[in-house]
Parts: sequence; structure tokens; C-alpha cells
Amino acid sequence: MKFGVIGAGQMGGGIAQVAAQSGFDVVVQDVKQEFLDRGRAVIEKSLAKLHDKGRLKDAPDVILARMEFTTDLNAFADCDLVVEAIVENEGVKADLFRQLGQIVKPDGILASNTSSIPITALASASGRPERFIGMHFMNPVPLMQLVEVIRGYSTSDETAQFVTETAQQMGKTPLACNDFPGFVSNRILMPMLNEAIQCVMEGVAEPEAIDGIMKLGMNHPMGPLTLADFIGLDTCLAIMEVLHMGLGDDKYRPSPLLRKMVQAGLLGRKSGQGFYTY
Ligand SMILES: CC(=O)CC(=O)SCCNC(=O)CCNC(=O)[C@H](O)C(C)(C)COP(=O)(O)OP(=O)(O)OC[C@H]1O[C@@H](n2cnc3c(N)ncnc32)[C@H](O)[C@@H]1OP(=O)(O)O
Ligand SMILES: NC(=O)C1=CN([C@@H]2O[C@H](COP(=O)(O)OP(=O)(O)OC[C@H]3O[C@@H](n4cnc5c(N)ncnc54)[C@H](OP(=O)(O)O)[C@@H]3O)[C@@H](O)[C@H]2O)C=CC1
Repeated sequence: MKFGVIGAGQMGGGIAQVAAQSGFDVVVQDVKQEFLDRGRAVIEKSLAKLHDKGRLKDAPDVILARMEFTTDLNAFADCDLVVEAIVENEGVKADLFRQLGQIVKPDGILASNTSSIPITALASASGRPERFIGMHFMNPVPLMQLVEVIRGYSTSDETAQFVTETAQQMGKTPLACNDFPGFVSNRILMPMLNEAIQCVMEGVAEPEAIDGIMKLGMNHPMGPLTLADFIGLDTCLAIMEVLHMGLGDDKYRPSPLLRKMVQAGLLGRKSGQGFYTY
């Protein structure tokens, strides 16, 4: 199978890596060569770590040899499945899928790794809604078990089955849900992170204490502010906006502090500063 990934950021890189680990030939595209170089370096580091722990079937160089890095969207023409993992912005994703619908072979399946944007809207933009689906990996992709599989209004049974089987071949556990804002994962997770940010804004406790309370008290592997920094505060804000607009309930209102931090360019781990310094 030929597997395409668009975006070489933290999610795209992870998806491409796990696809190549599973034996697929992978094409990774991003808008600039420097993003591809950065993404490749992260993949190399991750593969080296997994190899040292004896968790890879093949050597890192064998896995890397299955991967092609390009800035050219036309490289997806003969892909069987293309997973998009670019910025969480509906307009930008819809424009991309309009182009991909023209480029990828007619029986190729298009998928989005979006955290929250309606799959049905992106499916319409692609011009092939029956062969369109949400394939939502979790961060960090090489370590997390879940793939949330989201059917759009017109997604065919064959498409859902193909993507479910592909996720299994990648060693993941696919779980199905329907197309509602934030799906299941982020409808439940993101309001908790947003509430932790409100606690910082209202001076309920220091960030370290908020994270410690949730780690030690609820056995969460990461505190909510550490996790928000890890996901990216821009992505967290984009998801809250989709929940707020899509569900129309003020309980999903993004924290003003979250908005202000994004305006200030404090995006968490990827910018070097969020609730913590990296
Ligand atoms: C926003 C969305 O749309 C959806 C989402 O994805 S929401 C985010 C979902 N993800 C989470 O909630 C993650 C929560 N955090 C965790 O589960 C854990 O902290 C974790 C799995 C990330 C790390 O596990 P941990 O037990 O805390 O151990 P930790 O010591 O930090 O890491 C384990 C090892 O994996 C390694 N590791 C981390 N990322 C890695 C990667 N991408 N590749 C390879 N190895 C990696 C670490 O370097 C570490 O190695 P050593 O043991 O050699 O030091
Ligand atoms: N972060 C997370 O924990 C999770 C995120 N997601 C979703 O995955 C997607 C990607 O998130 P994430 O990897 O964190 O984001 P990143 O910012 O790490 O990566 C996005 C990448 O896509 C590139 N990009 C932006 N626009 C385009 C375009 N038009 N064509 C090709 N590439 C483009 C970006 O380049 P540039 O640097 O120029 O912007 C960047 O390299 C989002 O939809 C997000 O909601 C899903 C699960 C978890």
C-alpha cells in the first residue's frame, strides 16, 4: 500500500513514522523543505529510541528507506490512502482537500487527522465524500494506542472498513464515532484543559499545583497544563472555538487567558514557552 501524509509537524511526522514501521511505502509532504528536514530529524530520533528499546521489527534505516519527503502535492497521485495533518483551520484544510480531490487517483481514500473540524464539510470539499473519513491519531503517535475513526455523512462502509483495518495494521486500536464537533476525544478532553487554564487565570492555584493535583489525585500521566503545552495552545484554542461554535453552548467558551497566550505567540512546547518554559 502507498500511504500519503500531509504535514510534517508533530502529528504528520508521527503518523508517517508508524505507517513506515508497519511496512507501508510513505510519502510525506509539507510546504517548505525546512519543515520536512525538521520532521525527518524528529522521526530519526524517535526510531533510534524505539530501536534501542527493541520495539522495532526492522532497523531504522530500513524504515526510513520506505519514506519519501517532498514539497510536491502531485506525489500523492498514486496513493491508496492520504492522511492530512496540517494546521487546525477549516478553510486551509478545505482548500487542500479541493486540490487533493483532483490529484489523488479516483479510488484513493482521503482522511483528515483533524481534532475537531466537521468531517462532512471537508468531505464535501474533496469532491469524493464516500471515500473520505476522519482518522484521528493521538499524540505522541508512536506511543498512543487509539485511532478515533469518524464517519462523515456520506462515508461508505468500504472506506470505514479500509481505514479501520489500516489502523489495526499500524498496531493501533480503532474506535468508531460519529461526526459531531470535537468527536468524542476532544469534546471530553478539551473542556478539562480549558478549565485548568481558567484556574490559572483566576489564581486558584499555580500551574505546578494544578498539574500535580490532577496527576497525583486522578492518576493522569500528564497534568492538564503540561498536556495543553504538549498539544499546542493554538491547536487547543482552535478546538475550543469549534466546540463553542458547533455546539452553541457557552460552557465551551475558550478561556480568555488561552486566547491571550496564543495572541502573544506562546504556543507551548513547539514555541518554547507556554505554561512552562522548554
Ligand atoms: C489534541 C488531539 O486532537 C488529541 C490528542 O492527541 S490529545 C493528547 C493525547 N495524549 C496524551 O494524553 C498523552 C498523555 N501522556 C502520556 O500518556 C505519557 O506521558 C506519555 C505516553 C506521553 C509518555 O509516557 P511516560 O510513561 O510519561 O514516560 P516518559 O518517561 O515521559 O516517556 C516514555 C519514553 O517514551 C519516549 N518517547 C516519548 N515520545 C516518544 C516518541 N515520539 N517516540 C519514541 N519514544 C518516545 C520517552 O523519551 C521516554 O523514553 P525513556 O524511557 O527512554 O526516557
Ligand atoms: N497536537 C496534537 O496533540 C494533535 C493534533 N491533531 C491535529 O493534527 C493536525 C496537525 O497538528 P500538529 O501536528 O500538532 O501541528 P504542527 O503545527 O506541529 O504541524 C502542522 C504542519 O503542517 C504544516 N502546514 C500548514 N499548512 C499547510 C499546508 N497548507 N500544506 C501542507 N502543510 C501545511 C505546518 O507548517 P507551518 O509550520 O508552516 O504551519 C506544519 O509543519 C491538526 O489538525 C491538529 O488539530 C490531532 C491529534 C493530536
